[in-house]
Amino acid sequence: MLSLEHVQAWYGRTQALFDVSLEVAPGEVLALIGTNGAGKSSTIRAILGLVRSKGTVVMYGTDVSNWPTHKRVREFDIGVVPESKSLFSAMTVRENLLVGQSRTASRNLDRAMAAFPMLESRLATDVGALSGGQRQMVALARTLMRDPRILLLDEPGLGLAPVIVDDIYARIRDLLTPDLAVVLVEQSAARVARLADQVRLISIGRSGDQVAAADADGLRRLETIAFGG
Ligand SMILES: Nc1ncnc2c1ncn2[C@@H]1O[C@H](COP(=O)(O)OP(=O)(O)OP(=O)(O)O)[C@@H](O)[C@H]1O
Repeated sequence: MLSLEHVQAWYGRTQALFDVSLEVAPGEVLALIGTNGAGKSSTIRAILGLVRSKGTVVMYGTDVSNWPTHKRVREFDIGVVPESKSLFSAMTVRENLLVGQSRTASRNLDRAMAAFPMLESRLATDVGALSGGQRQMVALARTLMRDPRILLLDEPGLGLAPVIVDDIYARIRDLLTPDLAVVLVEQSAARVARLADQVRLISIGRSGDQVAAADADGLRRLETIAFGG
C-alpha cells in the first residue's frame, strides 16, 4: 500500500503541491489526471522524495516522509518510468536490460522477453537505433525485471503514437502482480480507462475527486472539471 496524506511540495519558494492525498493498494493501478502544470509529476517527485515537501508518505505501513530518495527506492523496490537517462544509447538492448541489475533481476530476462516479444529479436541492437516506443519498452522491461513493489509511470506514452501507447498499456496490465502498486500519470482520463482501477484528479496542486476507471460517467465528469466543457 502506498498513501499520501496532505502532501505539500515546493520548488525553491514556489509551492507546487498544496494538499495531495491518495491511496493505492498492491495489485491496483491509480491514474492521476489533470491539465499541464496541475502537479501530477510533482506528486510523483514527492513520492520519491525528490522535492522539498511536507505531509505524510507511507509505503507498506512505514512512514517514509523523512527518508532520502535512495532509501525509499531500495527499501520498497520502486520502479520509475521513464527514468531520465536510464538507457544507454551506445549499448545493446541486452546490455541495457542487464547492466547494474542484481543477479535475481538478471534471471528475469526470459520473462521480460515473454512480456515484450518484439524486443527479443532486438537484443543485439544498440538502443540508439530503436524507435521511441521500443525504447520505452526496454525501460519498462528493465524496471519490471526488478520486481518492483511500487511502480511510478509518468506519462510513459508521451510523444508516442496512440497505437504504441495502447500496446504498452496492455502489457503493463498483463504484467501487474498482486504485490505491485502502480501510480500512472496521464493527461487524459480516456487514455487510462483500460489500465487503471481508480482515477484521481489533480488540480492546481490539490487532489480532487476519485472515481473507478470503469465508471464512464465519473470519468467524463473528471475530464469536465479538469479541462472544462
Ligand atoms: N523544477 C521546477 N522548478 C520550479 N517550478 C516547477 C518545477 N517543476 C514544476 N514546477 C511547477 O510546479 C507546478 C506543477 O508542475 P508539474 O510538473 O507537477 O505539473 P504536471 O501536472 O506534471 O504537468 P504536465 O502535465 O505539464 O507535466 C507547475 O506550476 C510548474 O510550473
